[in-house]
Amino acid sequence: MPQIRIGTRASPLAVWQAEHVRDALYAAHPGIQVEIIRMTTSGDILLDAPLHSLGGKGLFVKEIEEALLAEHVDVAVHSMKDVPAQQPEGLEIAAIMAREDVRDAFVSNSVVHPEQLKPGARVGSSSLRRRAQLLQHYPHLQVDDLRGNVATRLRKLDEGQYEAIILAVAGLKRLQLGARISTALPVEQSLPAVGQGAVGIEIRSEDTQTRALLQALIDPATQQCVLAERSMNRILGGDCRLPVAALAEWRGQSMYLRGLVASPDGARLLRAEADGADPVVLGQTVAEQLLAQGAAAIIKEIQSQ
Ligand SMILES: NCc1[nH]cc(CCC(=O)O)c1CC(=O)O
Repeated sequence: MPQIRIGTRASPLAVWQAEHVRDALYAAHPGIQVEIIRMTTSGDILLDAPLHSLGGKGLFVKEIEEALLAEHVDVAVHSMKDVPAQQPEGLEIAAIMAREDVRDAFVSNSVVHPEQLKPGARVGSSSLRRRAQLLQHYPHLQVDDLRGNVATRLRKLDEGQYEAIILAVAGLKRLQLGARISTALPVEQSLPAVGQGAVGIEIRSEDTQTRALLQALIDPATQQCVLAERSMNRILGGDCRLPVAALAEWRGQSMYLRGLVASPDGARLLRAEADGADPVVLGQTVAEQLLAQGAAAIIKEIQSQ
């Protein structure tokens, strides 16, 4: 009987994702043995520093990838949003599963919608992408850093440190916290992160046996969309500290990809869109449109900070 060891971060959302993969493996391959190995990463330990000053989200992923390369585990389960554009030598994303709701959630205990917040109200988010888009629509708000796992962020809101916070709808729903969502922000207002809402499974490239077992877990529609978003991101520099957003969706036989690059203060917001059936070409097309509008200068400015 095949046996698979799943490596995951120890946060409740990461463990939910690992169990989701385990359950899908059980369903697809009756009799398979699956073990979940939880790891605490330095990204989880250094929860007080702003994420974008710590080398970004790659931090959460890197140590699990090391365990994968060392063959301590056979697969690593990630939120695709946290996976850098390029995998290390010898590793690859072998499967992307069906996507949850892609939107960002506005969560508040005092108001239902961001437009109801008073000037200067504090909104918590460490994401430059969320900050820039929120400030573009609601320039009267103040966006402050907010770190920690989903439960920690909600606790900081409940303690009154913020009037509202922004989180992913997907994470809240997966943790049965959907009732905390005040408003799911339309993607026209808050275009999601590349890969948001999708769970991805990484393997060693040479591990053909595990790759074959994971075939059954692939959701082809989601996988193509996330590939298109990641193709755009790779050309733009692929650094998760950047305020870059993208969303690909199927419209009939082709995908429709929207992309965005923002300056962190929300003053400049570049947008592009295209449709096509080849995810790599589609990502390139939208990235080139953003570059033609001056995206490189914004990206360079942020990287030099
Ligand atoms: N950066 C943390 C992270 N990584 C993935 C999710 C949510 C679930 C997802 O998008 O798949 C979250 C939390 C959040 O942004 O609220």
